[in-house]
Amino acid sequence: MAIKSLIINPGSTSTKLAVFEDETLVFDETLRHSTQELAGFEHIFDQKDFRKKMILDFLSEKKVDIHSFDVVVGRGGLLKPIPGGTYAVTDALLADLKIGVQGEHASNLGGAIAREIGDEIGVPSYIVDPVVVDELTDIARLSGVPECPRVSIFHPLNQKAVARRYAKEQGKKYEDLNLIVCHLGGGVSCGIHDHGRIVDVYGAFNGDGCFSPERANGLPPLSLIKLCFCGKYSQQEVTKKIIGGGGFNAYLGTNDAREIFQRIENGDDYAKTVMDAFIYQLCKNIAANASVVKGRVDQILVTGGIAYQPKVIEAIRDRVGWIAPVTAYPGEEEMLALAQGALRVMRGEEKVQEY
Ligand SMILES: Nc1ncnc2c1ncn2[C@@H]1O[C@H](COP(=O)(O)OP(=O)(O)O)[C@@H](O)[C@H]1O
Ligand SMILES: CCCC(=O)OP(=O)(O)O
Repeated sequence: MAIKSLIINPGSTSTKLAVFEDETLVFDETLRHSTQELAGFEHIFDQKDFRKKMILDFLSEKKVDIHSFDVVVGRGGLLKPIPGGTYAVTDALLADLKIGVQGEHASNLGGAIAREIGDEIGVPSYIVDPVVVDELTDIARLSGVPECPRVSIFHPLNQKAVARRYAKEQGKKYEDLNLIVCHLGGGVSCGIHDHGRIVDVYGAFNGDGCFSPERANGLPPLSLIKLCFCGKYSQQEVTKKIIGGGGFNAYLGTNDAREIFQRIENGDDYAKTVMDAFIYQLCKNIAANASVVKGRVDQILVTGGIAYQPKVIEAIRDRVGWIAPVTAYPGEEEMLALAQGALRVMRGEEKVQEY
């Protein structure tokens, strides 16, 4: 009998869900959330019931009996830094997702919703390769302030899945290649994969990468300090300016890159400047990551929702194609990667990791 899994992947701008029987996709769906729709929630965890209801309503519309699932798998969130792998959603892990030990992000909801549904129907719940997978080298961690080391918070699940897919397509092993992988989603990350390890990353939460649809990055620290102490904003308000309300949202009032491309088509010069700046900053991250492997980059891979836009890929190729060829993998491979992580554990091929 095939193992039937429900996969739940909350991102900053969407909730993706999928149903697999073993490795075979039965169906998937992306439920998108506008900036306005999420604006009423003070904390990310407040969105749990709203997103869970959308998932259950969708399954009910599709006439899927939730009791038919053998396992529920969620995208893992801002836990403590941990090695990659499949983790059971234990009480301790759930507690850290709720607190958000490294901050608030939609992925904190993945494990929580998976656990709730899993408990309701009496099946196990897991997370796989959460956003806090940390393979940084020692020298990559130093920021200049010992209390504030650089961190590894990004899209390891999709970055590794896409990198493995590229390697397979080339008839090579992931562990034999040097790859730069850019994930262009609600958050944006740019990792350098040195023979199968992501040894440095401009992360989606690190503060040092390029801005994204809903986040600021690379802020001059002194102006940030001024903003924090000017007396106008609470800690939560400043955080929201950077995470959630930053990037495209701050400049253009939308997190939807498709809408921005439409505005550019319609002759909006400001929208074009913002998009050009986004690509310019991303390419600077790519070039810096090339230095980590002394220029020996086999390929640059671009993935995530914004990679659907051919003009973005062309612009990246134009700026950094001299480093290595560029291949686009629009969307993400996360849903299958989540299903496979659970299957490996349920088939006894891999041990479940302890958090
Ligand atoms: N076909 C497309 N062309 C251009 N941008 C797209 C397309 N589809 C989605 N996007 C953009 O990709 C971003 C979301 O990417 P996605 O990887 O789905 O993010 P997340 O998982 O973080 O919610 C949004 O800005 C969205 O507008
Ligand atoms: C928390 C890092 C991962 C991330 O930014 O994911 P989204 O792009 O889905 O927001």
